[in-house]
Amino acid sequence: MTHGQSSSAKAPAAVIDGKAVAAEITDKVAAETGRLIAAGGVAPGLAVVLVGDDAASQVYVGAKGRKAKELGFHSVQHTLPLSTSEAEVLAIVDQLNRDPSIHGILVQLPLPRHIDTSKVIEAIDPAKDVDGFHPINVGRLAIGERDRALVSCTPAGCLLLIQRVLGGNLAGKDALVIGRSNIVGKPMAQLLLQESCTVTVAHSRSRDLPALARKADIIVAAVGRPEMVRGDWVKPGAVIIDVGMNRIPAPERGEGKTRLVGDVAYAEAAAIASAITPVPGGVGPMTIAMLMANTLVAACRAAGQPEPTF
Ligand SMILES: Nc1nc(=O)c2c([nH]1)NC[C@@H]1CN(c3ccc(C(=O)N[C@@H](CCC(=O)O)C(=O)O)cc3)C=[N+]21
Repeated sequence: MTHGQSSSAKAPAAVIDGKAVAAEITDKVAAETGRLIAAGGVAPGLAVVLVGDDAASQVYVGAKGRKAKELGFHSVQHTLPLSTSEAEVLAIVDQLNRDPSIHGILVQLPLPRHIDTSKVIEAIDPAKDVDGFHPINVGRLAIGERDRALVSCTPAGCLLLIQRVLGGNLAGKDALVIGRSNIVGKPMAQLLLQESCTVTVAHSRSRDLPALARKADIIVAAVGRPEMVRGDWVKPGAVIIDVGMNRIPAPERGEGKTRLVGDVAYAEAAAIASAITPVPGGVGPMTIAMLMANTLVAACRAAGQPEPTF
């Protein structure tokens, strides 16, 4: 940023290229995978379990499997019909827990209603829980033992993007996390707290969200409400991470067409922020990259080999 500018026109925000950062991460994962194998370890193994035939889930699961193969991982996929019982899913998890060629197990969420999600997550060996959803991993993150945990991929990816922009020094920054999910909001808050940010977690019952946002140096929006964060909520120079992935009707593209938007009104916010993630091409690709990183880390730990940091 240039200081002492007399013009009132502000430079538009830098676009944070999540796709490019994700590619750097996966390059490192590929290189470190080569080192692990050369050191006598086995290739990292990732198992993805998908129950039901949700089209969007099939696309994501396919993308994860392709990326894993690209990196030289051992990659397996269990695609089960919607009618699969909870006991059958638990039996597959148990089998994967015992399989020494598998280091990471991802059970795609949401699961069908007749299956108890907590029960399935808690059945996964915490050392193979590359989603970081098991209470053991959640607890390790919460007590500041990130180095022994596996951390939820989306917030871990968001933190890397924030560190890129702010040069790693987050101490004392006011961070606002909008959304309190177990998958994004809560672990995001823990990660930012560990970086010594002053963290506020806002949710549907928060009062005066715009006022909370206007104080924030960092905003992570993860609520699933299309374009909820407006330009006039943004403090000049803030860093904005948009986790939202909302499909909305786009009649301008033709009858029945849709487009993907985030939780942030992008054009408005980009005029005020210093840096912002686009949707798509921001957080989404980082989630998949961090899944690969977690699988490699799990494989290194299983082999008693030093693990890379990301
Ligand atoms: N156990 C579990 N773990 C997950 O990590 C998990 C899950 N279940 N269930 C579903 C969600 C969704 N998810 C995405 C990952 C990457 C993109 C992604 O790469 N999106 C691209 C493309 C989006 C598009 O064009 O459709 C982007 O944002 O640029 C999106 C969504 C992981 N999830």
